[in-house]
Amino acid sequence: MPQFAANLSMLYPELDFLDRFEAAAKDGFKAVEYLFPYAYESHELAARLQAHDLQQVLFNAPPGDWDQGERGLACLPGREAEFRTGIAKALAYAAALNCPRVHVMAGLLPAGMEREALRPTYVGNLRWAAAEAAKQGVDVLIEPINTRDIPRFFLNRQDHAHELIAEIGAPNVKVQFDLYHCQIVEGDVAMKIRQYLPTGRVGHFQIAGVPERHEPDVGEMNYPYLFKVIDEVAQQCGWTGWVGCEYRPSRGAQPGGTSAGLGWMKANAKASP
Ligand SMILES: O=C(O)C(=O)[C@H](O)CO
Ligand SMILES: [Mg+2]
Repeated sequence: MPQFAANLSMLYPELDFLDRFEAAAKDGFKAVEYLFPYAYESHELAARLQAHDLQQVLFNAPPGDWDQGERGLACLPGREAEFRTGIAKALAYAAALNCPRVHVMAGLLPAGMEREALRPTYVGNLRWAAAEAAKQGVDVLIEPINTRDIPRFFLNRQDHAHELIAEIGAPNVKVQFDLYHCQIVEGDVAMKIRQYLPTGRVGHFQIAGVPERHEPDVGEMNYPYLFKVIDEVAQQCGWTGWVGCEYRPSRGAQPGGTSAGLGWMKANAKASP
């Protein structure tokens, strides 16, 4: 069975954010990820990780003005200075949290602009971020996201992400392969795992049921099968990354709802050799 990380932005919604670390550890998670650490001092977060014997495996670089609807700056001409300041801040947190990867969200297509016109800005920004991150051994992740959840998001498809990575040309830029988004946008998920995991360009997986983004055992996807595919290909190519549980518990913020919904993880652990 793959190793699962708890996404603390989505799981345990009934708890204060800092209390979610303990809850995840009690449920057997050894690692966590979340969107943004910036509302907290890095030492506070590091203390929670240490207290509960957890690894931080992923978080996002600052996305611009999230409350105003921004979803990353990487593709936006004219925002390069802010992009660089955000990457520097993310890398400082990565160092303090001993986190080996940072997700850099692409951003939304500005009104009237075509995707191709933004490509030079995106590639230039990612090259700069990759060079900075490489100085401290951090991978920069890029994630294709479906346009039902984020309309006009710049990056939607696995093939586009891998094409951009080839153009960026930095060994530490990898894909955050979210199977939920992949199923919504393009499907054929198992074959895409088989195609892309052996390239060495997949840095992290994320999972959720489709279409409601609940537990992996709710909805149209056959996750026990996909976990076996990940295990099989990972073993063949020596991949040792994490699978982030980035879903909204179907029991909502009901106390204990996240833990009660983890039957899928226990069932897959039992099924593994
Ligand atoms: O939404 C997702 O799937 C993510 O992983 C992002 O980090 C945030 O939008
Ligand atoms: Mg995701």
